[in-house]
Amino acid sequence: MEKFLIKGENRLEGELSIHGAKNSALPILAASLLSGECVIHNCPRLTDVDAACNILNYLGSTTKREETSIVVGASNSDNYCIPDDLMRMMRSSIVFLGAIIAKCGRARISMPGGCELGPRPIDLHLSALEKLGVVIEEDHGYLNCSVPGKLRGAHISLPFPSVGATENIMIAACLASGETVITNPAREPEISDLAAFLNACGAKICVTSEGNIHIFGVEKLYPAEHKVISDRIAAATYLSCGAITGGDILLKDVCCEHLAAVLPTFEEMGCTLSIEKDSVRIKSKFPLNPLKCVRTMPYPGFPTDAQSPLMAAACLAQGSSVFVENIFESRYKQVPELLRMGADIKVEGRVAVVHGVQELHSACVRCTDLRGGAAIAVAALAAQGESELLAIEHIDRGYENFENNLQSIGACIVRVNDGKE
Ligand SMILES: CC(=O)N[C@H]1[C@@H](OP(=O)(O)OP(=O)(O)OC[C@H]2O[C@@H](n3ccc(=O)[nH]c3=O)[C@H](O)[C@@H]2O)O[C@H](CO)[C@@H](O)[C@@H]1O
Ligand SMILES: C=C(OP(=O)(O)O)C(=O)O
Repeated sequence: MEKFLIKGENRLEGELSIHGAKNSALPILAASLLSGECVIHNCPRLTDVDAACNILNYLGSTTKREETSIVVGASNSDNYCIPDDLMRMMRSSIVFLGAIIAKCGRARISMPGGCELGPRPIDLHLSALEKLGVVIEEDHGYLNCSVPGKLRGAHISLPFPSVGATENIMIAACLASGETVITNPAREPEISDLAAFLNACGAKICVTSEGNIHIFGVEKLYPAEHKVISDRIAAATYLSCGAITGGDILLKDVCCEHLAAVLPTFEEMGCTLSIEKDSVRIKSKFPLNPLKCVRTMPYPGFPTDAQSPLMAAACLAQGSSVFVENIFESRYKQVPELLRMGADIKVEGRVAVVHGVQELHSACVRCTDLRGGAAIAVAALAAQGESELLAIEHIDRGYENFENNLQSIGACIVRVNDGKE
């Protein structure tokens, strides 16, 4: 198994370029099933992206990486089943459901994988697809889905602005007859990016001033090229690395507009930010100030995915910081690992109180999930001594060149294989 060895207490200094957004690239790759040949630029090299390509290949499409782009050939894709092992590889496998149904009129899939953050049901996805005319039957852990006739537009009001459900509806409704309206949709930048890609393929999707999404069904989608937006969560993670190490880091290829809820938290900690449209420089200052209260919310609120890395930085603040996790029931899995490194954190339900400590120390720690793993790495960068990070495959799901990036700005981090299975 691979692991990271991180020697802490190095001040990080230098420039990094932020890769394309995982959570944009994945639904866009799923949606590419509906057009002939697509070129998706700025597609990050991540194991989740590999998993999306494996699903496309299984379905009969071709995928080819060319530098930072992926070329998808979906014209001959006619398989409508995704086997359980591929479904379990990541959460976004569920977004292939809308695409396969729109393309083949039927689909057979099982439950998706992804980070274990508490219950992650797909009821909103399924009830929305049923409204579009999909008939869904359970079959020993699989879902058999079919459309008698054609998908038809519908009014879908989401009780919660689920990111994945919004994506599934948008993709399926593109080729439905008539108009689909989604009220209370997710408004994350990745949703707008998916709409931009689908519109480039000939779909007709628009967002009203009230924030509802209207999708006017079209007969066919066409080949297109699209550049994936920058990964706002990777940016938030590297900002946390800068903050906790007293660093000075310039992040390039960032969309600061997408970080509007995140950047003020670093300023609250006392860091100085120089914010341009597509870059941000963080100059950290010790000791860090504590954070009054960070509440995770759907976009444009503070993103749940950035909660864990920011919490790691707050471990060394001078005072107590409060976090309230409102999106997932169980998104504090990094906490027991941070405690092993000397952090002082109390969790009660959705609330975590981080009492800042003078120093963190090295430990053997296990990545619990993607962002939890990143949080542990953030803490290790500032801890005294050499930490051993296990289960780093979680980090590889969402961060391209993680250790090389960190090495390039002065971190002492190496990936080693311990020879164990
Ligand atoms: C691949 C991807 O893009 N993942 C992101 C996506 O996940 P994902 O699409 O799974 O997140 P959702 O917005 O759907 O989930 C948010 C909340 O809604 C609940 N829910 C969701 C669907 C449903 O049918 N029923 C239901 O109850 C979930 O359990 C969770 O509590 O958005 C999350 C919230 O911003 C991010 O943390 C994930 O990084
Ligand atoms: C939770 C995440 O991913 P997934 O939804 O794929 O598990 C994430 O990107 O932080």
